[in-house]
Amino acid sequence: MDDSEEIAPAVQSILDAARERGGGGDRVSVTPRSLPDAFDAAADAGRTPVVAEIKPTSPTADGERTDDPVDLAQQMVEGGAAALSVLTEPDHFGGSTATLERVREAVDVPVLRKDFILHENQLDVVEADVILLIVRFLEADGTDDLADLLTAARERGFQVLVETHTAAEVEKALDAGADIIGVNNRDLGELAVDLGTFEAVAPDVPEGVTLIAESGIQTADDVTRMRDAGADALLIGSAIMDHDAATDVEANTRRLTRANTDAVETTTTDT
Ligand SMILES: O=C(O)c1ccccc1NCC(=O)[C@H](O)[C@H](O)COP(=O)(O)O
Repeated sequence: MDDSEEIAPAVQSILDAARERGGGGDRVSVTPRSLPDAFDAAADAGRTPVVAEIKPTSPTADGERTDDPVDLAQQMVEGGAAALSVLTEPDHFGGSTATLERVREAVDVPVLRKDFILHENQLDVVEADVILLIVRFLEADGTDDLADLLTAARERGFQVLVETHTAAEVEKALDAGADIIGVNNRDLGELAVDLGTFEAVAPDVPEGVTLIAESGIQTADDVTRMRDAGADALLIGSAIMDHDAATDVEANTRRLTRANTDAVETTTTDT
């Protein structure tokens, strides 16, 4: 992304805040829970692999959930989530690194740190199993190089989800050595969501790369659509958090992890 590119004001504000945010102190060293293994285990158990996202609010959400994030995390795991994503961005998403620490301690599935990391020192803030690098943001002036950041993250033990939105970004992710790629259906330039994005871009991701469809997945039909287009797993926030209605997060998660599977009905959880 060059700085003259059209970008939604909310996203510009997220980027400005990320540029300002400092890094940690001691270098983090993590022994991660494997994300691909967690997806395989969910599929073997007859569930759609879902990364359920704890996102108290966001620039596109109408409300804010104030429930204890650890409570939400446990409900998501009970509902069959293969992994969790925790927003740690404080100013626009109501997240924190303290929340991530508490959540990771409380569950045994892999936990993604969802944040806008632009510099190596921002890796040394909190342990997580997976961190996110967004190709579009790492092309801006004053950010570290994607390949260098990927290496720096792996040296600390993190798995890395490299987020893309276009075929050109997938190529950059692959050139940098990504082995877990997300295709975000949300255009961070305009904040519009289109599930056709994943369908258009997924064929450019080779076999052997773990492929995640991100954003805009609301219904069982959406789950089927993304799986049919080649998603190994789905990253789902809003439809599970349901900011307006504050509905049952466990039921919301179960509805989506049971979609597009031949799972037999169970009376107890089998997560
Ligand atoms: O969610 C937002 O409103 C948002 C706004 C600006 C930049 C990023 C944003 N979201 C980040 C995400 O990647 C999503 O939280 C994630 O993919 C889940 O999406 P959804 O299921 O649509 O909540």
